[in-house]
Amino acid sequence: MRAAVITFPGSNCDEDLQWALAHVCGIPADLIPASQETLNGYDAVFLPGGFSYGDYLRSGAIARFSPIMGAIKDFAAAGGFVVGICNGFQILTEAGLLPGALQWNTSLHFICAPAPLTVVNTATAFSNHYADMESITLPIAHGEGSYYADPAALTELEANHQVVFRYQDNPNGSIHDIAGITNRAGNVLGMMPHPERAVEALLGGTDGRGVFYSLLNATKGAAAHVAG
Ligand SMILES: NC(=O)CC[C@H](N)C(=O)O
Repeated sequence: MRAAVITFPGSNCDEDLQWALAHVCGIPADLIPASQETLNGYDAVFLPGGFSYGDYLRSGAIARFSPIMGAIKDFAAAGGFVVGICNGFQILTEAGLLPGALQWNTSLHFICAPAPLTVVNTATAFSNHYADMESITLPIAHGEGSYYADPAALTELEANHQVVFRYQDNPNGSIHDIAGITNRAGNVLGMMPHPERAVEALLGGTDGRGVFYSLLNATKGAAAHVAG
């Protein structure tokens, strides 16, 4: 498996994510600038956290027009695995690759804290390494993290089991305690908590590794790309 991590102007978790993937989980990962228009030879593409384009207008609202987004849409449409973390999740909703939107936290404050979560669907490419209903703790760090979907979209999300992570103690007002979802096809994940910040005991915990190990499981047989 080989991963691409997209660096948008204002990303600040791209190198942490590359470290978590490559040095902790053994998944080779390249940093790709958002100004690039092509994306070849990857099994998974990550949109990292940060403040792309300074969060102007709305988080992710400008980043969705980045040159790389066309290649990411093509990759996702072909079934490639795409993961958006925090600002990456915001970009994926703005780009229409995931349903719903991320609104300001109900407190209107930026929240930086450990968030206890429940893994409510382990039958995904991003969560198969966890146990059913496993309790994990990942850090959150966002101002616009309150997930919203209109009633019809929410009904569809729940009916199709697209919710992967729920907050145990809803910190931001997210509807149905939603912390992470997939698209209908199951190959695109968006999550507000940061798994890449929870991969080493020294930094407070290793619960985040499961997301990356799950993808390793899901891409077994894709080793040809790693060799390249
Ligand atoms: N850590 C992040 O990715 C921050 C996300 C986003 N810019 C917010 O504050 O909502």
